[in-house]
Amino acid sequence: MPSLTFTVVTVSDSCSRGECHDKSGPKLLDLVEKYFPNSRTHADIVSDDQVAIETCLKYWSERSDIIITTGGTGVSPRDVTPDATLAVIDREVPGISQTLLIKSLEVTDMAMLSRSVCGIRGKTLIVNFPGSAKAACECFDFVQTVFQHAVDLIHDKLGNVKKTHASLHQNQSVKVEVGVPKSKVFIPRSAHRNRTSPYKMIEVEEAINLIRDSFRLDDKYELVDLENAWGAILGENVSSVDSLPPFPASTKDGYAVIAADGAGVREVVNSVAAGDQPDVKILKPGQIVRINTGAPVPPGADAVVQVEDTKVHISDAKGEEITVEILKAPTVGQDIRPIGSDIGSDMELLKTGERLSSAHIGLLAAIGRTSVKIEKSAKIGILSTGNELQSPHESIKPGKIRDSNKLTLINLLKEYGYSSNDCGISKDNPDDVLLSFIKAFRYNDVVITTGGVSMGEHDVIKNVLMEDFGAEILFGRVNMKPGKPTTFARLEFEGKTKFVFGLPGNPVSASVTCILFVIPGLSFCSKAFFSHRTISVHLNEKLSLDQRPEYARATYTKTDDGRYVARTTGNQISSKLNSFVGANCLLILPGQTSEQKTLPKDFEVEAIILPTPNFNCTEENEI
Ligand SMILES: Nc1nc2c(c(=O)[nH]1)N[C@H]1C(S)=C(S)[C@@H](COP(=O)(O)OP(=O)(O)OC[C@H]3O[C@@H](n4cnc5c(N)ncnc54)[C@H](O)[C@@H]3O)O[C@H]1N2
Ligand code: MOO
Ligand SMILES: [Mg+2]
Repeated sequence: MPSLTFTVVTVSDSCSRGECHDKSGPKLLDLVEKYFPNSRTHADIVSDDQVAIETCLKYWSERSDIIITTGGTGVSPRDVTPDATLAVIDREVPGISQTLLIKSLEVTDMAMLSRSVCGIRGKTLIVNFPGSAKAACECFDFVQTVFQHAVDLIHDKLGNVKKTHASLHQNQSVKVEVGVPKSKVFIPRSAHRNRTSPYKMIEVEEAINLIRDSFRLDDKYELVDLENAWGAILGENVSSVDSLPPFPASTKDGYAVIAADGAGVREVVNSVAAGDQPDVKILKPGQIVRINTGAPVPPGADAVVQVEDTKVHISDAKGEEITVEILKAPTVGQDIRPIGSDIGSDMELLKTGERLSSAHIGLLAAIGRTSVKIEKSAKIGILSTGNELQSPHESIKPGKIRDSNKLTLINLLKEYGYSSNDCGISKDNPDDVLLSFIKAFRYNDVVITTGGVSMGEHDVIKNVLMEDFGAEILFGRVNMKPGKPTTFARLEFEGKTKFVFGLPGNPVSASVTCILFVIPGLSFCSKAFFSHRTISVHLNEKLSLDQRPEYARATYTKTDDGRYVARTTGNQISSKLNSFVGANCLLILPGQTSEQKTLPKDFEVEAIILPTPNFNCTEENEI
């Protein structure tokens, strides 16, 4: 493929002022590199100012085949990218902007508020994408298939144009090859579908062991800026290079003196503040220098006397000190931090495997590090699946429900210290699930889906994973309530290993299985293994046992005699999300046997402690 020159222009007041990091520009450049590996790229950032944008577009159109702008396409007063684009283009290409609108409307109704324009200036195609990184990347996916052909046409490259036309005539699926992928999954007629699950039912412990044995990230370490290192596991031993303080520094506001001079009246010969260059003049007996905390102690001085232990003796007409009386005889070294007293040079400071706290990061900053090697944390994507799902902010249509799982899981992961990416909502059909997975795998190592893993003819997650991605389903059914159809799969995507936790759609099942499998699972690729804290609790009520081992939402309290007593939050049906509200533990109840169908009041069971917003994994959760 001939090489194209792309310029990605981020339009944002705050990014252009350097007040925030540009997220969409770099992501778009990644996509350009991925889809057009031979291309040349430029990037620019410009404020939301129409004249500035026009100037920028004119400049880059002399140097690019395609300019992608991101940001400023909306309807707020500062959104002027489309206006600037219209002002500089010779001809509009409405098909591209209309495609962006139609496809984006499938993702969100908010797309109606985008005023994106596409057009040609000279020999350059200019396309406006929205400012959000997610939306901009989606837009890139929607229209990137026509970029090469558009440039060929604009440049009148007849040979290439003919080739594309010929392949379009010969093979109607050319769009499929480079654009929307088609799933291989075949959905059998209703009479021919599975009536028993083909997946072996395994126990929870076995499932956790399978995750532990297989969950590995391809890249073990990554280099991150200090700003983004908090909470990560250090992947290197860190030693200092220089000393801190790099000069003998005063720990008091007062006077640098010669200790041997003792108490008495002294001449103030200089003044030195924090940040001043260390003095070169050597202090002579009888002289002192006014000094501030943190300032370099001048050569010759070997003590600092705090201002409280001094008195002005003579001052000049302007009120400046000429001589000062030292009231207390100082001792050598008094109130001076010697060179390297905080951090010596070549000192071993931090060891690989330590979790980076604010103090670690401060230390790294103090020794001049701007980035640090950390254990790579998995990039986690969350994908909801279901024809019935709408985003919570959309007005609800008949037959639909709001997608509560995505926000629950994103925040549940946060409670355990993990951030995650929203991969949207997929419809329950193989093509849509396939496309959603492709997009999710591009940016994530682990994709957590909810829904579509049970026995319904629209439950296609496992089949898409196996047939379209060649995934190995490590397990597809677990003997537990809730969470029976929980699925865990491993696959290769574009040369990288990806993992999928296919959680059941029922909201409680999704949360319980996330807690039980995903949270420990994520820690298995790190030095910081995590296992849930459990306590023994006494039941406050008689409980009926389910056929399957059950994880029941409950609230435990500590009694005056130091025992923990727990009561379930009521109806435990796996759709009832509010059975989680107020729960602070999950009771681990055994499956029923012919001998034991209930547990009596006061019976002692183990309970997993749940996170609370102020969750501290190591502290006891007392209420
Ligand atoms: N014939 C059988 N049917 C079912 C079985 C079974 O063994 N045989 N298992 C049941 C169990 S147990 C569970 S759990 C569910 C799991 O089903 P899926 O994972 O396939 O999930 P869906 O069918 O897509 O949805 C189930 C339920 O959850 C609601 N849902 C889905 N996603 C969301 C979301 N993002 N936010 C809120 N609610 C969501 C969905 O509307 C359904 O009501 O299967 C049983 N069936
Ligand atoms: O296993 Mo399902 O999660 O009971 O409802
Ligand atoms: Mg289902």
